[in-house]
Parts: sequence; structure tokens; C-alpha cells
Amino acid sequence: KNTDELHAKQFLEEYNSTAEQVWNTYTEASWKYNTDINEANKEDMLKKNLKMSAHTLQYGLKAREYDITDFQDPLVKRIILKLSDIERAALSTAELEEYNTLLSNMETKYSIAEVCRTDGTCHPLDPDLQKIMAESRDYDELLFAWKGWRDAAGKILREDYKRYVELANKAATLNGHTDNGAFWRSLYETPTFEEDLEALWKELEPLYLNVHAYVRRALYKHYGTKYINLKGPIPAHLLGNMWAQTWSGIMDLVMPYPDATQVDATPAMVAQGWNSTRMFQESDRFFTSMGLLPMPQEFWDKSMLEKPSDGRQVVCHASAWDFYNRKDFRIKQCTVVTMDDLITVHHEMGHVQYFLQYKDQPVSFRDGANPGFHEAIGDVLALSVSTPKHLQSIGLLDKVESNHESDINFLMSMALDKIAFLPFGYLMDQWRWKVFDGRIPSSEYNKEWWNLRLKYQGLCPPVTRTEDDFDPGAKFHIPANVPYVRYFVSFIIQFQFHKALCDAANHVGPLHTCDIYQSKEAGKLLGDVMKLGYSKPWPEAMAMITGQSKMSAQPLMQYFQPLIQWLEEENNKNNEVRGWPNYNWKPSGK
Ligand SMILES: CC(=O)N[C@@H](CC(=O)O)C(=O)NC[C@H](CC1(C(=O)N[C@@H](Cc2ccc(O)cc2)C(=O)O)CCCC1)C(=O)O
Ligand SMILES: [Zn+2]
Repeated sequence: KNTDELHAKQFLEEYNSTAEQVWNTYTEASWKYNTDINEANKEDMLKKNLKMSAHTLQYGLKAREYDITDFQDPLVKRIILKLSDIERAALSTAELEEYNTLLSNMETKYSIAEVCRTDGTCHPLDPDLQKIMAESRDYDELLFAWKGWRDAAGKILREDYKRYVELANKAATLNGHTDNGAFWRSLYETPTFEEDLEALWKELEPLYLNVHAYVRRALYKHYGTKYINLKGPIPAHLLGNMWAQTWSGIMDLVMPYPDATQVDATPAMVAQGWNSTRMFQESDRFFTSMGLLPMPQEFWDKSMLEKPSDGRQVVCHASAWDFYNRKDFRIKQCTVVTMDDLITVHHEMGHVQYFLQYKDQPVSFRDGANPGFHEAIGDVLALSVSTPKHLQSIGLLDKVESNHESDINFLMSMALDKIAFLPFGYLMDQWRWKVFDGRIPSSEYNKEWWNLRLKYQGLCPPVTRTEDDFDPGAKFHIPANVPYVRYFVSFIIQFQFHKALCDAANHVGPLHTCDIYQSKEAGKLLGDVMKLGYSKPWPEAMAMITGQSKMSAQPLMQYFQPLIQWLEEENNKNNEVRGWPNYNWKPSGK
């Protein structure tokens, strides 16, 4: 084994400059395919993916030749360790080609799927089905979209997925992991990761049960006893979102005080003629107001901020892209002019801000401190943008009152996204970790999916599901091979960051009214952590922002405190059952 640290440093120099080239070439090809889905672009992307894996294999095997035990530089040790896990490059050429082809086929099938009516009109997920799921209040129309999407996008992926699991596990075991889930969890470098997540969930579950019970009552008032059981799970297609992952789509059915301050800025955005560019410029202004970095000109020149109207097929699922040349960063988003998408704009811009902040790190460190950090940045700023005070300051809300009813309305709208999401964010990878470690065989993919959906979210399918179905496949991240627990982590830590930044901005008053707009102190805290990228273990980054190194649900609970109290009282008044003891109940579906 080579113990020469200087030799290792030169090796890493060469790795870094060649990796920038190879990764840039692949990312350009992947972008071209994602923004113009066709066979030629797919073949070119697959070819460049193989070149990238060949580079990873070549340098990964060399990295394993070093014995870093007595190395002095912790950064050299950290990079050598990271390079030594060569992931899918460990597969044989034939298996690697099969794996990459499977992945691009699954993502393509998902992205071009559409649902057709008997009259022949067909609807893609974006924007058609998403609009129906958010706006329709008709039980059967919602069922048409919900069932149609799972037939068109989920069902067809089952066999591909089964083979993908085998190959993903083979690559993981060849790199010394017990299975692919173990590899995914290893990126958090936290031995007690699963226990920590379970403890966070148990702490937040009572709040979720109160939101669930309150929303069930509101849906009962609208859909009646035929479709809602006040002691049972809620049919999964009634929550305002295709996957019931966030519930702000049904705010109008749920709003506690309809006569108090409205919180939805969509009507004003439309009335004032906002377009996608305006939404991104608004977000850029917020970042720079805190002393963070502006989007480079290349971002505005090369991003795809709207769904093309020239007939091209694109992957509409929003995403932020680092081209690994320290200059080229883009967002691809089929933006629609809604408040929901203004939040998404900030989410994606948060990724690009992170890319910009760590662009001078070695490529191996151009990642979040952990994947949850990367997901949290944009959402932290969006917590400020969402406040009625900030929306009024950018002309999107006219009447803003600061009274109890308005506070509860606002906190309810935030809870419909942030609290409703927690069980979904937690169950997604619980299902996948069990699939990867064999606890869920392919013969039980769908049964176990709905067991988790019932256990954590208190949802039931509106129509009978069988193993002919593959409902997990109808959620982008499953066919796209994108881990998900990062979002559960993000929804916890973004409130820790929000609290710390609000303190830095000398905010006075309840946490949910804080707006860190123009706070250079808050910007410096966040910017300094983003500059580190993946170069330090995430507890150190956490301590830099919050003064302590652990994930904690306390700031989230503090933010929602007024609503927690109100829900407890309201649900007691209505003698609500918390949970779904009639767990076998089913709606009288079609
Ligand atoms: C090259 C590449 O892939 N880059 C990565 C970023 C990176 O890793 O550098 C990337 O762009 N991933 C796309 C993904 C898109 C979105 C998403 O999928 N969100 C989750 C969960 C959620 C839900 C509500 C919410 O408020 C926030 C998150 C979902 O919608 O289920 C959709 C709109 C929001 C974020 C993303 O940005 O995370
Ligand atoms: Zn994200």
C-alpha cells in the first residue's frame, strides 16, 4: 500500500481536473436529453455516462492503493475515502450498460406518461394532472386523475424496477455495503441515523395526528359520510396533491377563518402579469439582499424556466444543475405562475446558491454537508418569503392584519405543506430501504407501500390495489433513483436554520413572523456553511449555524406553537379521534 501523502496529493490534483472535464461532458449530454427527449440524445448521454464510470473506476482503484492511516491532511484522507467507493462503476460493462439503460428508460417512461379520457384528450402530469389534483373538488374527477396516473406511469415500471434493485444492490455490495439502502444511509456519516429519524418522527407525530384529524373533518364536511370516515384513514386522492405529500392545494376547504387575511398570492401574481423570469428574478433579489451570490449571466442564458412550446418532450420535474466547470449552473423547471411554484423557484435557487458557494472546492466536496442541507437552503429563504408581511412588501398581498385569526390561517397554510409532508418524507425511503435489504420482496411491493401509507400518513387507496399495480413507481424519485429521506431531514433542519438566522437578524416576536430579507448577518451564516460543501462532517456545519451539532424538532415545534395549541382545542371541541382506529375502513369506491 502506498503511504506517500505527497504522491496522493498529486494524484488528487490529476483526478480533480480530469473529473471536471468528464463530468461536464456527461452533464451537458444529460441536460440535452432532459430538455429534448429523443433516441439520439439518449444514446449520447448513455455513452458519456459510461465514459464517466470508466473514469471513476480508473481513479477509484488507484485511490484504494493508498494507506491513509498516517496521512496528516484530513481533507486528503476524506477525498481518498470518498473516491474508494466507486458505486455503479464496480459493475461489469454489460451490467453497467443494462443498469444505465434501465434508469434512463424508467425516467423516460415516467416523464412521457399521460392519461387519456374516453373522448381522446390526453393529459400529462405537468401541468394538467397536477392542476386537477390541486383544484378539482369532484371525487370522481380526482379519482380519474389519481388512478389514471398510476395505471399510466406506475404499473408499467414494476419489472424494470425489480431488475434495477438487483443491480443497485450488486453495485453496493461490490463496494462493501450490505445493500443499496445501507450505501444511501452511509452518506450521512451518522451511526445512529435511523434511530435519530425515528425519534424525530415520534416527537412530531402528535402534531401530524392533529392536522390529519382537522383536515379529515373538513373533508367530511365537503365529501360526506360516503367517502370520509371520521375514525378511519383518508382516501389518498382528496388531499390536493397527486401523492398527498403536501396538502396546501385544499387550503380553501380547510381555512380556519375564511374572513381573516388570505395567504395565497397566486391571484395577485396572475393579475399583475408575473411570468417565470419575474419569479426567478424575485428570488435572485432575495438571495442578493442577504449578501449571497447573484445568478451568473450564463444561468439566465442557458436555463429552461418554462415548458417548451415547440413540441419537444422534456423531463418537467424541476431540477438544479451544476456543470462542474465553476461557471455554468442552470435550472430546468416547467414553471407555472402560482405561489406554490414561487416556493419551488426558491427551492431550486437554493441548490444553485450552494453550487456557487462551493464551486472552488475539489469536485469531491461539491456536495451538501449532507443531502438534507442541500434541500434545506432554498426552503429556509422561502419561509421568509411566505410570510404575509413579505408578500405584502413585494405587492402580492394587499390587506395584511396581525391578529390571532390571521396568524392561525397563515400557520395552517404552512402546516398543510410542512407538517403534512413529514410522514411522506419519512416513509418513502423506509419502503426503499426494505426493498433493498430484502424485507419487502417484489411480490409485496404494493401491499407494503400501502401499509406504510396507512401507518404513517393515515391514508387509504380510493380503489382496491393489487400486485398488478406499482404505486411507488408513480412518484418521480422512485424511477429516477433519487433518494428521499433528504427531504425529511430538510423539513426538520430548515426550521433549525430559520431560528438561527432569525436570531442573527435580531428578529423580535414569534418565529413564524420572521423575515430575514436583507439580513447580511443571516446571509453570512448560511454562506460560510455552503462554502464548506462536503469538506467537513455535517455536525460541524450544523454547529456553525445553530451552535449545536444535532438535528432537533424543537424549532419546528416552536414555529408552529400557536397552531399546535389551536388544533388541540379545536379537535377536542369536535371530539376528534386522533389517528385511524377504523384502519380497515374503505370508501364506497367505484
Ligand atoms: C441534477 C439534480 O437532480 N439536482 C437535484 C438537486 C441537487 O441534488 O443538487 C434536483 O434538482 N432535484 C430535483 C428536486 C425537485 C423537487 C422535488 O423533487 N421535491 C420533492 C420533495 C419536496 C416537496 C416539497 C418541497 O417544498 C420541497 C421538496 C418532491 O417534489 O417530492 C420538485 C420541486 C421541489 C424540489 C429537488 O430540487 O430536490
Ligand atoms: Zn431540492
